[in-house]
Amino acid sequence: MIPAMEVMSHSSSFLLPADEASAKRYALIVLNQNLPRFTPLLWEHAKLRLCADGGANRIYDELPLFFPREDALLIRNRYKPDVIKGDMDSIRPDVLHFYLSLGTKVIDESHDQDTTDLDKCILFIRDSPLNQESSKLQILATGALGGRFDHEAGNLNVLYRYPDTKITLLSDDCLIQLLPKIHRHEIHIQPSLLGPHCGLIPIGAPSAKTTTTGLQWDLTDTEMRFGGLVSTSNLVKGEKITVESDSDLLWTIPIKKQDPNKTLRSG
Ligand SMILES: Nc1ncnc2c1ncn2[C@@H]1O[C@H](COP(=O)(O)OP(=O)(O)OP(=O)(O)O)[C@@H](O)[C@H]1O
Ligand SMILES: Cc1ncc(C[n+]2csc(CCO)c2C)c(N)n1
Repeated sequence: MIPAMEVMSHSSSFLLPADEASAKRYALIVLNQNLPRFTPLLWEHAKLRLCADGGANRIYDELPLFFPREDALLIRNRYKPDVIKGDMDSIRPDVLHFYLSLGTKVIDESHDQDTTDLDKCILFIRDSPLNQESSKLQILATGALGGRFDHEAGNLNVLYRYPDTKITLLSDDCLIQLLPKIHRHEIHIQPSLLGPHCGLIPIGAPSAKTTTTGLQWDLTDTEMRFGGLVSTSNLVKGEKITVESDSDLLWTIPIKKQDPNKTLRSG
């Protein structure tokens, strides 16, 4: 008998205030781009907080700006990364010394010029004792999109390098996740936070057959490939979407800007 394909469930409860989110087991990686407006919320509930090389400059420079009435030094002391890892060509010396003095673990891998700082941080999380087989950490990476296209492509590539790890790439505007072909996928949408537009994109390889439910333009055993059809500017119809495909696909959906006090506040 052919075993039934396991369902993989996706939710964005990490964008909800603490009291509304159920399971929040994730590690946060801050990349070297502008911090999204919901960074303090993600930081406060992360089990592990990493900065990829120059990402540490962003925490140092930009986190105090979220709290204009508070003393910048107090904020920097409160938002201390657990780990700074990378090839260390972008972190400023003053920032490095500041976090070393607070006790942050700094891992200099300048000898490795073949993998990105994001790769290096993902390997740290995978090997961490906090990441247990019975209860794996999801990974959220801020600042992964918008900006230099070579970096964006490198960031997308890590989704394909570690398909067994749930990784969400985030910017201020949207999120991207990989939907591995070995699973059927159930994506749960909080309409107040996400949508309504969305995309299903066969970046790594063409798909001969993809089937979805819950979208305005559902696919039924439909072929998708670059040079042919890729599903962009689709629309989510309800709160649950299902996807099944013979290829790994990227799922992307915008993060809504309105109602910031109600939805994307720390809590
Ligand atoms: N403009 C960008 N767009 C998307 N991701 C970025 C961008 N800049 C940096 N990143 C991400 O942040 C990580 C750390 O950035 P950092 O600037 O320290 O990298 P870097 O290795 O010094 O880059 P490079 O030497 O190519 O300028 C990168 O590995 C990448 O994942
Ligand atoms: C074919 C090839 N292209 C580019 C690089 C350069 N590179 C890739 S990742 C990285 C580290 C960035 O922190 C650097 C410098 C390489 N090694 N091999």
